[in-house]
Amino acid sequence: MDAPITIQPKFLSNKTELGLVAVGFSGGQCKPGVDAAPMALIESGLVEQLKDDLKYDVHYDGQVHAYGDLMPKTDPDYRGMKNPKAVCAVTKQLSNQVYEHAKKGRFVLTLGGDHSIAIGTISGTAKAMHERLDRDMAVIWVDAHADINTPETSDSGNIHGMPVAFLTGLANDKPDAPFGWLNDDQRISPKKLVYIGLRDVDRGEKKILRDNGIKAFSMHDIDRYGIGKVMDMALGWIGSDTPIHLSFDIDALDPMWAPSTGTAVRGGLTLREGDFIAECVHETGSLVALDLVEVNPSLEEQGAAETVRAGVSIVRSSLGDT
Ligand SMILES: NC(=[NH2+])NCCC[C@H](N)C(=O)O
Ligand SMILES: [Mn+2]
Ligand SMILES: [Mn+2]
Repeated sequence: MDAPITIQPKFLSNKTELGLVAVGFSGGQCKPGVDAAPMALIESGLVEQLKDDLKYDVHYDGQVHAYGDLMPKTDPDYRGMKNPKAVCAVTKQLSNQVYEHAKKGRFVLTLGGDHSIAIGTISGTAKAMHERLDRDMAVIWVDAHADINTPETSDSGNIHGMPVAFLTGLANDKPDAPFGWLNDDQRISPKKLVYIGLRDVDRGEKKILRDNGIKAFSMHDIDRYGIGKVMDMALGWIGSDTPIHLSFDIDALDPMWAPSTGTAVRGGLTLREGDFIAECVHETGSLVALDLVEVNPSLEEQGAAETVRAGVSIVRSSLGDT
């Protein structure tokens, strides 16, 4: 099939340039294995599919970055956070990698890794959108979890449960704020953030969502209105003249389709609903970046291949496959 990409992107330099960043990092949580996801996704043929089926010009350095040289010798807990120095160093570096692609007008695809890496990816695209277009960027966060704990509200201390709090500035209320490298032009507004798929939100997170008027569509909303109406409402909230970064946690899908992930929660999206979300965001022409995170091929012997396949499907749908 030729030229399957029919949507003209509004905020990219053209419709085929794609920067790929593979991030083999698992320090935002405690289970090993999520660092192997980029290789599993690539080995399943993802890059060839992007080039041959979807006709992208893929810019990829051929490496899964593990950032070994950035790993601190010791990394004691800080304000209850686990591995604070490692996550801080990796996300700072990743932010630059993503920014380098985005400032050239490329779509940026980042394969994680756990969800803490979104501190790097979203700050990188937000900075590029501010610079290139003088525009604030919206984020659609598809996840069973809100990942908006501050170090103080988190029960686990895992930073993959906190990225949104740092990206919106909600966790930077203290002078000794971690991720002090984040500048205003790398942050996003809580008003431009939309969640889809929530079903396991901590008590402190619920208060943060309420107090800041953050738009969220839970599984309850999806059951009530259907995914079609939810996407209309989500995209209506963002509007048509705002670049969108889609951050997709594979645990948004029900464990039936994506069992091999660190914090699986039952009652999630079907694979078709996940693909539909990705297709709808692609159709806006406003999508500038995608993260696919939390695939952990080592957790479930049987379910790993299926989870990788689901991840590939979400990426393809976000990039114009129909
Ligand atoms: N990216 C994820 N899978 N996050 C899960 C977070 C779980 C829990 N809310 C925590 O803060 O620890
Ligand atoms: Mn999650
Ligand atoms: Mn997440």
